[in-house]
Amino acid sequence: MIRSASLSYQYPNGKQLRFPDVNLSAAEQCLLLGESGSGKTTFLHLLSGLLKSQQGAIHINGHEITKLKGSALDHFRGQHIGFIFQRNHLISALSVKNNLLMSPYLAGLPQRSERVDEVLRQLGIGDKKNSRIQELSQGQAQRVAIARAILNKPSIIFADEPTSALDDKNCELVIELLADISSQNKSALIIATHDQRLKSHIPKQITL
Ligand SMILES: Nc1ncnc2c1ncn2[C@@H]1O[C@H](COP(=O)(O)OP(=O)(O)OP(=O)(O)O)[C@@H](O)[C@H]1O
Repeated sequence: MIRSASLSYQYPNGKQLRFPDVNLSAAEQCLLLGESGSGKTTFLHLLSGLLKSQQGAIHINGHEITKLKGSALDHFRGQHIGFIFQRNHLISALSVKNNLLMSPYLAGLPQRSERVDEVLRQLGIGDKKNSRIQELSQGQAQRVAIARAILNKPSIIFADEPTSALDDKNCELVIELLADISSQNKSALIIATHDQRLKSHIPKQITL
């Protein structure tokens, strides 16, 4: 499913960040832990192809993604990878539905309205389909960001601090949703976090 080896990265004027090797099979879930500044976001961005690796290899479903470029990489990411960002990057003036339809459009994939309905229902926000993002609560907006990430049933989901801004009730809901979706869709799941509340939910942990 996902396998990385000997990854490292250096920002201009930064120190060399070295990352442990990752090896996850379908539906396997793990937390990525580490102090602020240890490189959790950088690691997720490398593993998902958002950041070009300078050293090492990443295989996802047998494809060496460090060798993919441009539109081929965008297309691969659209099909195989779901990413939930630390800030949700939703377009506040657009409806929930149009936010969701944007990601397959940008990846050059078909836009399927029925799939949007299905995912929103699965996440318990079917009634918010035509609401604008600015009309949602923080917990609802986070569920839209999750919906966007899982729309194409990706083989791997990355989530960067998905619960840090949520209260205990929404935190519980979001982590259970992510774990359920990962089991149901057989998606591997990697969550970068320093949220101690998640530790009891996902036993496999990698610390930077
Ligand atoms: N665009 C950038 N340019 C230069 N340095 C950067 C950039 N992004 C991150 N860094 C540096 O790289 C290191 C790792 O940052 P990263 O955001 O990956 O850590 P993190 O563990 O996710 O932190 P946090 O928990 O605070 O979000 C930090 O020292 C940070 O200052």
